[in-house]
Amino acid sequence: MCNKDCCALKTALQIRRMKILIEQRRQQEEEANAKPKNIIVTPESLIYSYDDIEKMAKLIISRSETRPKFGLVCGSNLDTLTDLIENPIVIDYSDIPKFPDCTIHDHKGKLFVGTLMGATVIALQGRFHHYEGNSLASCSMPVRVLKLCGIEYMILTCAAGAVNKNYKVGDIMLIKDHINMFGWFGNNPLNGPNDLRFGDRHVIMADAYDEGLIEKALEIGLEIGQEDRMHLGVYACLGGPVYETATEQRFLRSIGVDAVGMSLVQEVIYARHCGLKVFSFSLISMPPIEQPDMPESVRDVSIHQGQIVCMELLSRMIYKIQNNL
Ligand SMILES: O=P(O)(O)O[C@H]1O[C@H](CO)[C@@H](O)[C@H]1O
Ligand code: HPA
Repeated sequence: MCNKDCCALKTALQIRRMKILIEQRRQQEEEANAKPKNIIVTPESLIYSYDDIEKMAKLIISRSETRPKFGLVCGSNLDTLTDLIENPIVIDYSDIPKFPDCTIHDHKGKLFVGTLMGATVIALQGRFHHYEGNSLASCSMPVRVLKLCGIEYMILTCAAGAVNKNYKVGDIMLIKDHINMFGWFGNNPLNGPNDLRFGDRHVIMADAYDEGLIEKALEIGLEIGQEDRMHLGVYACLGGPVYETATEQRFLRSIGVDAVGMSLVQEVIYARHCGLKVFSFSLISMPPIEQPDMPESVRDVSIHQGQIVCMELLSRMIYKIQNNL
């Protein structure tokens, strides 16, 4: 156990680290927010009707010659995953009727349709967060669009802060389960009337993250010699945009959380509601409070190394699934 002074020092280091990152992002946000944004804020599940979703899906698949099998959401620091897609057709979110705009750094608001390891993939370079002003149903709406495009597998990625003290920046956490803080307080993208064309009223979440897919990912970790960098862990979704306090981090650890973020679980809920197989991973972008502070340049290098491993993981996953390996 650390003494009071030691805890205060860790908190100060954590705050300094956050301040540097926030300052770096400010300029990019200012540029991104210079133009007005289309944010839709209305009560949960009635915002997008089945017809709305169907129209969006038809527009997207009209651009693809083959039926897509995989959907991908690129998290913060992971927009480069779309570099893997061959000959992509790129659609701006603003060209899809009723799609909100992205307002944060790294979320470019572009949808890619193309081929990855021989499979047709639709990738979203940019997700919607609740703290941007989107309802949870708007945040997860793209998952339903991809379902109606015909995908079978939903691959969800995100950046996360480590809570487990054995994790380092640049590590990858394969998500085996989550804690949905929004849900604890009655906020769920499925609140409101249930449309049975998407799925049943109640959804089992105990098996949300497909075990077979996790096993494949662990195999890949061994194949590429990155097993030490890959962990199997529990993700907690907090509301953001604030980062968690040191006490919140300790609390999260005490209830079994390994990494924390501000997204993803609402997308997993929609994906499971409509019967998609889910595979998710986080790129660890913030160290746990127990670890010493690191210069930004070192952090950036570690994140970059993690990005490369994520790209390798994604392409090998798709190859294995596509070829029943
Ligand atoms: O979850 P993604 O979209 O990867 O983004 C994560 O990174 C941002 C904070 O740096 C938050 O939006 C958090 O949720
Ligand atoms: N905390 C919460 N969400 C995050 C973090 C973090 O440290 N990093 C990326 N998303």
